[in-house]
Amino acid sequence: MLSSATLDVFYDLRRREFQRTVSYLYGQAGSPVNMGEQMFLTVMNVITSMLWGGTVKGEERASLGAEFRQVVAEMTELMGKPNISDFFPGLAWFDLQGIRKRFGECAMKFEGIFDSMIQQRMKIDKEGGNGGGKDFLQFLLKLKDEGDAKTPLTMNHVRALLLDMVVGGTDTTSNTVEFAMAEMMNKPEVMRKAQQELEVVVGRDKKVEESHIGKLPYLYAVMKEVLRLHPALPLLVPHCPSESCVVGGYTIPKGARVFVNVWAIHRDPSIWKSPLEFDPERFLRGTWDYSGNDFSYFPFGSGRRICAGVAMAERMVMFSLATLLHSFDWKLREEKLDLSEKFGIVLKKKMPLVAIPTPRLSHPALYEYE
Ligand code: HEM
Repeated sequence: MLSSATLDVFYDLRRREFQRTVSYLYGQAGSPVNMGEQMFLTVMNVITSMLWGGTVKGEERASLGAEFRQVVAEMTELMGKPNISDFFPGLAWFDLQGIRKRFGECAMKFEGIFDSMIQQRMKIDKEGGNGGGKDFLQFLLKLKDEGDAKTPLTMNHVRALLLDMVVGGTDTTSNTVEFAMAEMMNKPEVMRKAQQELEVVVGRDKKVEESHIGKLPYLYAVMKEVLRLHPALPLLVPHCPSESCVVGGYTIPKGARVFVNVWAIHRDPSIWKSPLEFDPERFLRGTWDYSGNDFSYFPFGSGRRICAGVAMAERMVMFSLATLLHSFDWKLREEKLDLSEKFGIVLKKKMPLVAIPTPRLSHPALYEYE
């Protein structure tokens, strides 16, 4: 469902959302912009329009986006909150911090939004139209109706898949872009090199297209280095063996919750030279990739549960960075840049990156949103 071929079908959608952001930033030229917030909005709009863009439109979509942003933020905050019940399982029933209760409330809100989307899509399909465009929801409902006796897809599966994509794809992608921009602002020579590469490949009289991405090896190395230093899910997602097993000489009992500290592995001095330094060129010299086969570098996890959205994440992070760097020069609002991290299930910047854009393309028309 998130294969390259499917992503190609939805390219126009991503292009439009990014152009909308560029146009907004052009209007903010010379003024401070909260980069994380802008990226979150862009990624959220891309993902929700892929999910049900053909189902809801206009004002309804905008208000739904705002509602979603708030519920996703609450859910990721709750996922990362230390929970006394994890340390004293006997107390779990009391839900002393009210985390389970708040989680339940978020789940209800999501369910309400998804159910109304599903109803609308079913109504459109019944009336014989396609609602003005294809979307994932239409695709999922078709899969559900066609049925597969071995692995049937239920309505609950449809809801869970929608939730996975919204929660799994938004914060991870936008935080990665925010860290990348912050690291490059801290090392202006890296930003200059990335911009020079874009000038050669794209040129100042053109907009960046996704087709340019494969021709930007330096920017690709920047993305890989950011995912090394600031992996969006520093402990991956909790795993749980269905049978007791032995890994590296340690017995992992059935049902145990296992966290893999990829953040620490990515900073291990026995693997990485100057591990705390932001040095994209190490990825031009070395051969690490994030396919999950190399246990010294796996920001998307590994094995059967590897991130389902790797191809989409790659396109969105690369397209965001290329667009931001090619369309604008960036300077900091404050003299000092704070690169510290805030740990949770999702890794965030402790202090938001606030930066000032200056347009750098050759013509104002390149900033227009059609
Ligand atoms: C820079 C961006 C992203 C990073 C760093 C990232 C990283 C990860 C990681 C580490 C996992 C857990 C893998 C494991 O435990 O072995 C995961 C799971 C997942 N990701 Fe991503 N992700 C990103 C973007 C996305 C996007 C854009 C989507 C889809 C729209 C997505 C969908 C998912 C889903 C559905 C899962 C659960 C897979 C499963 O449990 O089978 N992710 N991601």
